[in-house]
Amino acid sequence: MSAANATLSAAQARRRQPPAPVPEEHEFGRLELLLRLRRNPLTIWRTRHFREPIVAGEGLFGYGVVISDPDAVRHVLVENAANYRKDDLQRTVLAPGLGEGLLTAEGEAWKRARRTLAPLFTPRSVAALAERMMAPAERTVIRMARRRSGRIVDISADMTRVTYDILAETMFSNAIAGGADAFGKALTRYFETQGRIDPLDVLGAPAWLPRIGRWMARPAISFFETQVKTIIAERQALHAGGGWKPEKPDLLDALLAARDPETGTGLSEAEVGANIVTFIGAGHETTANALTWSLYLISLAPDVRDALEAEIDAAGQDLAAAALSGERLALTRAVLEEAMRLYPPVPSLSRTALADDVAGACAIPKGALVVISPYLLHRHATLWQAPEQFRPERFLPGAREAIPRYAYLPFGAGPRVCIGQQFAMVEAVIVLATLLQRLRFDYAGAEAPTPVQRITLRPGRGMPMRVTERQAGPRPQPTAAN
Ligand code: HEM
Repeated sequence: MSAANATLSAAQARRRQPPAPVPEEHEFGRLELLLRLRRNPLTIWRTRHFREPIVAGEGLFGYGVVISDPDAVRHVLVENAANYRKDDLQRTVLAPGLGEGLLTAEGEAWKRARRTLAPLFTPRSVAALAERMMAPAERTVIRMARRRSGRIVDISADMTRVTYDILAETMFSNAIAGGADAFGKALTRYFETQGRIDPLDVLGAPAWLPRIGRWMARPAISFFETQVKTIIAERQALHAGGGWKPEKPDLLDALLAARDPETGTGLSEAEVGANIVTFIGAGHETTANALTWSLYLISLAPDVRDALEAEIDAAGQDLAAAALSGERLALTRAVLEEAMRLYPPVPSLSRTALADDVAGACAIPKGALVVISPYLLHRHATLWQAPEQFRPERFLPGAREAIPRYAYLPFGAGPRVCIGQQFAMVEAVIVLATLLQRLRFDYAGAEAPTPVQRITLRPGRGMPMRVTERQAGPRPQPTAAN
């Protein structure tokens, strides 16, 4: 692959410029802003947001500061993180489904949960789970390869399914009471209904006023709660009866055994349940979107695809080991990182200031809404060369080190950085390599896909792709579970 700043031919550059909403120059009125927030929050960013390090002013939520200056980002997320809490809007939208899981907890409860859960996601713990990720990835390839070659399918649905299957396998050894499919469908419904920002929340209306989205999500939420309780009760019964002797413990075993290193106490049953739903909620759409956009971007760049196929063919059969090696699948990893730069699965982080502060010479008054948008940061004119172009070379060893730490934030930063980061990267590399070992993906939509923000950043109308089998390369073998 060419170096990070190599020039592309005009035709290559055009092909490598994937779709994004074109930012407007003019300021929006309140109603227009509200409509844009509801339809697609990515469209609220104007040209100045992509050029200026900090944009502050009165907005729909009161006084707001949008920060895209890496030093000020570090100040808010790391150095003075104690002065910022996740904002109420984020909590109202997420909390009903995710309960007091790690993502939505605050204060002492969050600190205790984070200490207790951290050992589940260390590189060593993730390495122990990597092998379990292989079977669901291989099943996906076989399922896709069995369809008529050249058929057009919405691959975003396949990616959602494989990341869900991997969570079901690593979390519960796939022993889900009532069936993995029903659980997965309820989860998708939850995100579709819950993921839209309700105008009532934006206007600060009291919580007892019914929100249509939340009302529609109720069946999905109560379905989760019952299912999760059943799964935990069944596993506890198996532990108690000595009937559970897996070769390697899964995440549910680890959750049940987890102890706070400071106090020695474990998690309550409600906390175990809330964190199961949190891990699935936080970990499956996000990784699925990273994979979906990666496959789309690869289809725009035949030279990248050739190099990827060569790398994967040379990596050997044990893709889990290759993914963990960090070197053998360096380009595969770089493609995923570049896809998450252009389409960060979590496109916006928001916080409320607890006391007056100053970040990057900008005064942040108590109560201000602080928005740090990975989508803006990752496309900021002052931070990237050709920010709108797909150039995975930026993330290859040798070039990656030059990227300022706080200019690239797909997993956030500071104390609330994604706990599942290593898990997600190992999983995504394994799935992408397993798919490309055997299959080819060509975008088949009449128009370019539209990136839309619904908590996560996904293609608005799915991702239609023509899937064909590659001629060379080793083949995953069907197993009884396929
Ligand atoms: C590509 C995949 C993923 C992306 C892009 C991603 C992104 C993020 C981001 C940006 C945050 C910080 C949010 C904030 O500061 O407001 C976060 C937090 C979190 N993520 Fe992920 N995530 C991914 C996968 C996962 C996976 C696989 C899991 C679990 C299995 C997970 C579990 C969590 C949890 C529990 C938190 C809350 C951490 C805390 O507040 O202490 N994520 N994630």
